[in-house]
Amino acid sequence: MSIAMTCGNLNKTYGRTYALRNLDLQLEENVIYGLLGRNGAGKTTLLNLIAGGIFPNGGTIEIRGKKLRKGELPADFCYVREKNKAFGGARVLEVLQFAAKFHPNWDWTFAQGLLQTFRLDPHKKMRQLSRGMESLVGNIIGLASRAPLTIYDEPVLGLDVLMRERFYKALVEDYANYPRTIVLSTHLIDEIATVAEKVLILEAGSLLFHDDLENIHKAAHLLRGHADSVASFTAGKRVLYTEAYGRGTLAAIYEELDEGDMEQARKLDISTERLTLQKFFSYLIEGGS
Ligand SMILES: Nc1ncnc2c1ncn2[C@@H]1O[C@H](COP(=O)(O)OP(=O)(O)OP(=O)(O)O)[C@@H](O)[C@H]1O
Repeated sequence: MSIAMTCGNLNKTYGRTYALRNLDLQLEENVIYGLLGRNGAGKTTLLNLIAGGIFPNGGTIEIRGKKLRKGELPADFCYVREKNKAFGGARVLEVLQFAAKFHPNWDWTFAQGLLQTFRLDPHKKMRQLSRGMESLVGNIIGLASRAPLTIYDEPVLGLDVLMRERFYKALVEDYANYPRTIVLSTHLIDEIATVAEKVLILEAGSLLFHDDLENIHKAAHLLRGHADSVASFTAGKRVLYTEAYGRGTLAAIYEELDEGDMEQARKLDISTERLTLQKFFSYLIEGGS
């Protein structure tokens, strides 16, 4: 396993607010990550720190084993920001031409194809674009740059469902041909479940959770049953969240259940269902574990 990026004990404060607190994180090469977290969890702060746009109060960032110095930008890296006001007067094509200069792997044929896929007029000025169209220009840059480390902050903000699907399809197809490390920060959690391979969840400036999406599919379960039965079944298992209803208990657990477990659940009259990524996220955050 090769490491694309490491954050060590990263801290960022704004006045008395801790935006990131003692954050340790490793991103592997050639993996698509979904970066999740509630409003204010620290996602944009983390991405801005990696991109060198702001400086940490403490801690280190290494890109492919090389420590970033203060003010140093990561080499061969693409950061697609949530908002980019700087290009208001420029035309879409000019913005792409500008971006192309910074990315050695830039593919113009791919970029032109994406303009058509996303129905963008390359001669329109950035300030004439809708919110969604603005996101799409950023997404073309993220895709066509083919940077070994590509980071998107809310790439589907303002996009209609059709354009979101087109973006995910283009990303997954291109990634299959040109693997790289991609981080997608988003609030559209179930959509990212069809794209990401690993999930990072930030909460209050710390990394609450980091695992393969496949493991989440296997291990995230919701149980419902009599309170005593659920208590007995979940003993020794990782319980994320519990809630009482009447004489019953609902429990969200993070545990692979084998045939023996399923048999025990049936005997105890406990229903089991797998959690969607979004439900898993909600229970994890609500439970605070
Ligand atoms: N420039 C700033 N000045 C002061 N506080 C800030 C600044 N930027 C972020 N913060 C604070 O840092 C914390 C983390 O914010 P951040 O924008 O990183 O969260 P986020 O996870 O990206 O949120 P969202 O999902 O709402 O975009 C919040 O408490 C926020 O209020």
